[in-house]
Amino acid sequence: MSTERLLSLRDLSCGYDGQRIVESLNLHLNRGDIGCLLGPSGCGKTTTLRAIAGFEPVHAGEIQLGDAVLSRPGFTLSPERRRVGMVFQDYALFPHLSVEQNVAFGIGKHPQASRIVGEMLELVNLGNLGKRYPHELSGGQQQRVALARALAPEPELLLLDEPFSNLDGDLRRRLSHEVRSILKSRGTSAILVTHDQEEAFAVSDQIGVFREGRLEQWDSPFNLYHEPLTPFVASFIGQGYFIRGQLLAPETVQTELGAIRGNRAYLLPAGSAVDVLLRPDDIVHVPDSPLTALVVGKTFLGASTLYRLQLSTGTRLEAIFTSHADYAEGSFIGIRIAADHLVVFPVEGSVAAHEALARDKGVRRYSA
Ligand SMILES: Nc1ncnc2c1ncn2[C@@H]1O[C@H](COP(=O)(O)OP(=O)(O)OP(=O)(O)O)[C@@H](O)[C@H]1O
Repeated sequence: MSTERLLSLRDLSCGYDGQRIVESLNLHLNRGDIGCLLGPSGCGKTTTLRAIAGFEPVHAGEIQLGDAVLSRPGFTLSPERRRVGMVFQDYALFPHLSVEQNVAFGIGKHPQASRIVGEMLELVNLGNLGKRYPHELSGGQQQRVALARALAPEPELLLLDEPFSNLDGDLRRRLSHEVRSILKSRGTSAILVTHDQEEAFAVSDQIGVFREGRLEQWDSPFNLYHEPLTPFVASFIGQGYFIRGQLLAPETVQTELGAIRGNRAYLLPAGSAVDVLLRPDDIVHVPDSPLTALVVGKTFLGASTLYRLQLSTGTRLEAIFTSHADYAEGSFIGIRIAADHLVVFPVEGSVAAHEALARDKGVRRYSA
């Protein structure tokens, strides 16, 4: 994995007509990595992408690609001189040009243009469709053409703005995996914008979670899930519930489920009231456990089942168990807590993690 820095956003603020949408944004992407801007609708993801592409000037801070500053207040290098490619949600193909001509669009004067077009079409698995026109292709095929067109000039950085959102479930999943392997096979660095975290996890090495124009955390998918830095990130990524606890020691919390010991130390004073994040996979089914919970709802997911559980105190939890064991609503099941990645925050309230998000429109939950 390269550690050479490619893209740097430093103290970036950007928006429209003097109105700041994104404030004090700092992030760095290494060469060859795929980054993702993730967050609820309207939080400023596309605005950031448009600033990186050079479509919008910046209000403060700077954007640097390799050694070159692309944007700073009063200076915006034009989009066509940035060596940045773009793939849009609606494909944006030229309807009057064939597939080959679309792909050749950005490299028309290149002496090897026809060889490159052939290679690009092979790369995206459209080797035999070069003579067709966009209206003769499916949505997935059109997006492959758009990807081939964007990759043909060998951009330093590819920007993908909700590229799969016009496609439906299965195709969307397959194409997102395929795009990751295409980008990785070429070592192309990219920034993806999405509000779908399943897609973000499938494609990205690093994900930035945005909230109201500010970046809350820029981290690997694993760390965002297991080590969220803020209650918002904990709530937005994955599923879970916060339950109230009291810190006994830096890595141990007393809760109504007993003492939970994790592998992470918290430097709050002993005795502090904390909210403990419990993910569905932190709860293990143990048939003879003295700790039991009432099944109040369940969703069959195929290989697993998501159970909504209620403790005797009324506290609600969610748990994922393999679907081999099947428990009816109204039955009691034995559980144990196995939260190695103990995540706690100073108390704000004992609420379902997703309820904290109810005011944020456009939130997509992982299994929703
Ligand atoms: N051209 C524009 N002029 C003025 N305001 C705009 C413009 N485009 C977007 N905005 C505003 O900027 C804010 C952020 O929009 P942006 O498109 O960056 O959000 P987003 O995170 O990409 O959301 P979504 O997931 O819905 O696409 C919103 O409040 C939006 O109304």
